[in-house]
Amino acid sequence: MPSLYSAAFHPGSMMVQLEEKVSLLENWSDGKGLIVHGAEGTFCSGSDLNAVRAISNPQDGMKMCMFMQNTLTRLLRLPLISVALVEGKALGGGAELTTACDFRIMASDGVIQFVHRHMGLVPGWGGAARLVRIVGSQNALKLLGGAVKVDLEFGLQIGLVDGALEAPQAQDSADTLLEQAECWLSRYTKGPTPVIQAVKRVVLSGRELPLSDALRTEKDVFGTLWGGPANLQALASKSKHN
Ligand SMILES: CCCC(=O)SCCNC(=O)CCNC(=O)[C@H](O)C(C)(C)COP(=O)(O)OP(=O)(O)OC[C@H]1O[C@@H](n2cnc3c(N)ncnc32)[C@H](O)[C@@H]1OP(=O)(O)O
Repeated sequence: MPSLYSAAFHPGSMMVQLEEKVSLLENWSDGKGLIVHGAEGTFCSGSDLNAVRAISNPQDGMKMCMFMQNTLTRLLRLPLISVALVEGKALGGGAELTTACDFRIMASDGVIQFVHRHMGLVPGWGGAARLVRIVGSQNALKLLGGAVKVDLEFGLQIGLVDGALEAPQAQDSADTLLEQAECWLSRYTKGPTPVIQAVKRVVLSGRELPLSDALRTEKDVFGTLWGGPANLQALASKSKHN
């Protein structure tokens, strides 16, 4: 599974690189899963503050906002089951990035913090809209209004975090955490690619579309699998689900 290097975004470089990775992944027809992780013990500390200072006028701010909304929306809509591996800090735009993945799993030192209020901002990369859908509006209000530090225990409690990673024993902690993340994700990506991609599609449409449209999509996706190779193979074998 490809991973995404991400320590601090630099508008014009890291943001463009992220968009390029998303474009590549949109064309990955055999893909089932994606792990997004950082480097050197940090998930992502948000926008590059030096670059942000240089574009602190409204026009450039809107351009950056729309560019990142578009990129992160496309990331969330990839036909892959994605997980953000949060080791260390995910701050500001980095916190928003975690919400553009289907799941978030966290190491014991992980922190997700929407620090936007401290910066005189609100999320602009779609992070607020996605956060409300993940933890509900009450919790989202608390996390954004209070710029609350979400650690592993609190994250699990409010449903922002889906799984915990064990503290690494070995020297090479990054690999150990990545292996754990692969293992965690593999329980949701086992099986033929068309089936896993179909799972993602029906969940995505259920989350994003009005019910009648989501039902139509579900019917269409069901139709692509019914009588297909995976379905026929399962029917031919005497399956038991215990
Ligand atoms: C619409 C988007 C909204 C946003 O994303 S706004 C940006 C939100 N992020 C921040 O405010 C991050 C502020 N930085 C911090 O809190 C800390 O640097 C951080 C990430 C916890 C790391 O702390 P430490 O481990 O103590 O390390 P440190 O502070 O010495 O940092 C190491 C070097 O990295 C730099 N850095 C970290 N995050 C950055 C960022 N986002 N943009 C630009 N530079 C950043 C930091 O300035 C320091 O550089 P240097 O070694 O002093 O040259």
